[in-house]
Amino acid sequence: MEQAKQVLHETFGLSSYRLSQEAVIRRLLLDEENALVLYPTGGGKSLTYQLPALCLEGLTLVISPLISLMKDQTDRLRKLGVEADNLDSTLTPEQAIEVKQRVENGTTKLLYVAPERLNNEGFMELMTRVKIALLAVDESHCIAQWGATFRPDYLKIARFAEELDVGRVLCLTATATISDAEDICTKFHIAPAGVFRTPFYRSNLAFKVEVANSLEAKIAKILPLLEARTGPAIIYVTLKKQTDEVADLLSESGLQAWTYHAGMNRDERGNVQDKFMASEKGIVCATIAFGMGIDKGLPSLPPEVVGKLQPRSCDDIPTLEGFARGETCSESSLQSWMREVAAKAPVIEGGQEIIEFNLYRQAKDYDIRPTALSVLYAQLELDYKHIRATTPFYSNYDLTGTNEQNWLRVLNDGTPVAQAIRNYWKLRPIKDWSATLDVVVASQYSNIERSMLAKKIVDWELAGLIITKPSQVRYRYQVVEPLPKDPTNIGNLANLMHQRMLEREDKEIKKIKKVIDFATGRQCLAAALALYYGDDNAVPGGACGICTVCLSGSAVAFYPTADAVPDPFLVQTILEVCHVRDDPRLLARMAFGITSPRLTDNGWTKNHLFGCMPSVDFNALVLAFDSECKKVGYQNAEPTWSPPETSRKRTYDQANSGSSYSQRAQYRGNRGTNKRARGSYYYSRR
Ligand SMILES: Nc1ncnc2c1ncn2[C@@H]1O[C@H](COP(=O)(O)OP(=O)(O)OP(=O)(O)O)[C@@H](O)[C@H]1O
Repeated sequence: MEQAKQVLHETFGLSSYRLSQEAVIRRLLLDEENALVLYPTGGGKSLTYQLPALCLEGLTLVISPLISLMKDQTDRLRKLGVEADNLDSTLTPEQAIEVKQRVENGTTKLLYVAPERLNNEGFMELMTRVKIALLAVDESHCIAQWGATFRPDYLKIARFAEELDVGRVLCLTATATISDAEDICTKFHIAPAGVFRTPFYRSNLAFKVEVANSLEAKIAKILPLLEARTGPAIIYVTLKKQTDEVADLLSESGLQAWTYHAGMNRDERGNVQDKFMASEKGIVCATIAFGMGIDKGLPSLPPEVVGKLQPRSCDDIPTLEGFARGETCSESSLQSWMREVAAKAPVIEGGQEIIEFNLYRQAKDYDIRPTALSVLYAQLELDYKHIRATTPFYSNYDLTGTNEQNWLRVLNDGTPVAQAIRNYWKLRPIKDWSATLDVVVASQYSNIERSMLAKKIVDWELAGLIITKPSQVRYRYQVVEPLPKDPTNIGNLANLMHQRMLEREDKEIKKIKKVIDFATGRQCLAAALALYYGDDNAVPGGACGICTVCLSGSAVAFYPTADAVPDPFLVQTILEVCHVRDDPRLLARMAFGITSPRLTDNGWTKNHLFGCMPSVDFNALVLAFDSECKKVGYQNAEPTWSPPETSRKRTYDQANSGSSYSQRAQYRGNRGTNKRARGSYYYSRR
């Protein structure tokens, strides 16, 4: 701890620890135990792994979800003279090689990677060659919270920590609820003594809740607050497009506001962030993308937090419900997908059985969102242990010579691999010194392994002869335990996975209800919120004295109820426009306004009927469309959509229609449990 103190002063230039930073550092360095740090944004989480990294022998590996955040952190550390690197897709091949060398020879003390990197064989091999003293998992609530932006690879971090026997793990987050925190602690074996949180309650924050019937009404209620503001303000909205809508409405009232969301490019976002940081009374309209990594310091936090509730007939609640339901596909879709996966014949590569898939093709073929598909693959990997993800690869390469002479050198490369590439590439007619190559096709016809072809391309690039642009990523999995082959077991597994999808959806829907309950409850809002985040009895006397409930002495009157019966006319109109009868859930999505690959592909999301019944209970919509589809035996009136080659046998019977929620089938596939005994796919320290 003496050394730690010295590093605190000399490297970080700080005079003392903040919050429980010292206790966290002690737990990692002296107790050698895992820990979870729950500090608010700007609370000083980074120091709790950056400082130990410099005291420990070996590498500190930091898993972080955003490339821009990683880059900020490494830049900041380098300015302090700390050897830090990030390994991500923005690096050139030469830069990546250099980073790997620095990691292997022990120069790098902190390495930042995205969770997807853990699927990369080369990286995993590198990790077996170094000692990982500390694994830091930033934004670790991603392990527990499943949503539209969920990254299934976060689920693989705990397995990684076990297999590589890392010294200690530190999970960090600003937004974990009690149940999220419990989830993280279970996965990483963190004892209660290893959980460090700051008191959630801040007596200077006033929570206000009001009901408004439209966006305009919300703005009207916010305006006086903005006009009277004494510091900067952030207005959070749910959707990207709403940032502009709000900013426009504000400017009509003479207030200038910047917008911020994840759809803007990095420079634009950086620019807004800089302006906001420098401003005294700036206003930002943002999605929750704003705030990650913002370091404006606690004193300048807005002292008032105002929540606006819109009744169900308006946007807010259906939008959130759409987020929760969007990741669930119909069971027939999942069954078809499962049949393709189970039927896939593996190819042998390097002694391993490999199956590969194009997720974007599958998303369209089966009408399952790509994010939902990657969760399904992660479950086949982590829970059912049938497959294990291995390095994804690009099947397409655009090659362009850096100049004529260099292109000639490519053309004159006499090695068999180079000849094979030239035999199967397509020269691009309108562009000089340029060709495009499908490495999968080239490998098939030339009988040369795909990796050899890819390596040759990288060699040319490293020699400066060409620039390459890869595309069409293919996801690859090693077969660990063969997938079921007979239709009953395939069906049971798919059914089980679909049940889990529905359970998760249900959990997300309940969360929305919790938010409404919070905002409309009888309890002091500050106390209720602190309780939700596990900080019991945080507010003295259970009343903050400045929230809506404390001031008015009563709960906010707000009773959002969904319509129980859909409008029969609208149901019929949708059926006329949308000839789908094999998937009632798809029609319900159309009515409610939840996109899916099949709806988007057919242009139905652009139809005015899309989202025409957002105030109707979603399950009532599914039932209404189910009874209509049943009348025609779930047969499509006309071929609006043809199932892919691999799933032509798809049956559109009722059992597969998504209405069989209660048939909880037990999957009885042969699932091995002894992971250590099963071959080379588990990485172990050499
Ligand atoms: N002990 C300390 N004394 C003074 N300043 C500190 C201390 N620890 C951290 N800080 C400063 O607090 C600021 C915020 O720290 P940091 O970026 O680590 O927050 P964070 O909790 O990681 O936030 P985020 O949730 O945004 O990632 C930084 O400027 C950092 O230098």
